[in-house]
Amino acid sequence: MSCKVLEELEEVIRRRIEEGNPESYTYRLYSSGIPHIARKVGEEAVEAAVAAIAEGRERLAEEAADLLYHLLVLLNAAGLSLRDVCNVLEKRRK
Ligand SMILES: N=c1c2ncn([C@@H]3O[C@H](COP(=O)(O)OP(=O)(O)OP(=O)(O)O)[C@@H](O)[C@H]3O)c2ncn1[C@@H]1O[C@H](COP(=O)(O)O)[C@@H](O)[C@H]1O
Repeated sequence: MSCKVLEELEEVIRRRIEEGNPESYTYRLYSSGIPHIARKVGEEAVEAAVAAIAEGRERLAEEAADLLYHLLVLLNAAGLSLRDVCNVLEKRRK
């Protein structure tokens, strides 16, 4: 499985965190710590679920993009990468 834009986004996130620029939303989110980032991931997941039920496919795609972005920041903060997640998915593949 590969998704080039996700890999590129992961790299941008990694760079923003390394640069430590407080104007970057990514850096500010990262700096807020895992509990806060995890709460944002939960909120974005709920927003995606609501969109799926009541707001249509376009909104769902947008909310899913928000969720994936926040999940990538959470993975980075936890010392994990998209590669680690892909490894799990590959092992599960039947
Ligand atoms: N993909 C995203 C992305 N998706 C969502 N968001 C931000 O996530 C936030 C979510 O909005 P909310 O209303 O839930 O939260 P908020 O009130 O703005 O923020 P909180 O104080 O609640 O955290 C918005 O500010 C969005 O701009 C993103 N911010 C950045 N990116 C990517 O990350 C890259 C680096 O961004 P910067 O760190 O801003 O340079 C960008 O080039 C983009 O590609």
